[in-house]
Amino acid sequence: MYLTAENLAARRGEDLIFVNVSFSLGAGEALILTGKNGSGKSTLLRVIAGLLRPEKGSVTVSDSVGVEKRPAAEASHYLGHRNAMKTELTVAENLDFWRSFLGPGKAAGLSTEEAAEAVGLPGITHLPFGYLSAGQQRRFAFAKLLVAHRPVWILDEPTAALDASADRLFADLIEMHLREGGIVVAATHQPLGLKETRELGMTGFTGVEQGVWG
Ligand SMILES: Nc1ncnc2c1ncn2[C@@H]1O[C@H](COP(=O)(O)OP(=O)(O)OP(=O)(O)O)[C@@H](O)[C@H]1O
Repeated sequence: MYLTAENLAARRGEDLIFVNVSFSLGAGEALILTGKNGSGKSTLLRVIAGLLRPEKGSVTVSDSVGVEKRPAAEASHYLGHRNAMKTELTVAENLDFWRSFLGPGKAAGLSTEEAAEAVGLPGITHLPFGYLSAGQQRRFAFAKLLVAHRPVWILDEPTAALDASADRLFADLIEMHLREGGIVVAATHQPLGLKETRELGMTGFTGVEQGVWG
């Protein structure tokens, strides 16, 4: 599996936030986006996830180099700043929704209880999502990635609102995904503690003005 971005450019409002962003990641590789607030990390992740149309360029996945390419969004999980869970539904109902929305016909993911155990919160999936603490909610938002298998994980500040043990747990789950041939693109201010990663420093639209990207 390859994730390939070619000459991506994206605009927010009037401004070009980045231009000429290209990279290629193979199975087991992780790319970490760094840069100050507003430098375009979330914008790039949303473009990769298919949630924002690029101004230019493309981002695709393929099984090997030169074979048929598909939009990256079809092979991707996206964990954004928000948890994307309905507060009035139970954790199990939320995860069932995501399993059927993201997973039909693809390789199976974990059961709801297995996923809850993997994020360190067994036995409480019958509770409404809105009853949980901020950290518990974030852990279950991460569990969405486990109930349906998708090879590309796009993570925007995945460890926001987490304690140190959850930081370690998320890093372990990400490492496991990479060992199994997955691909990760993540924006983070806190180091995720991953062993081998590549880094892309975002500069925001001043970078475009100054020709850093071009
Ligand atoms: N919906 C929008 N409309 C107009 N401008 C936007 C919109 N969303 C973001 N921007 C602008 O785009 C730029 C990049 O924002 P982005 O959220 O990608 O940055 P970031 O690097 O992820 O920041 P942070 O570290 O604060 O999460 C910022 O200048 C921001 O103000």
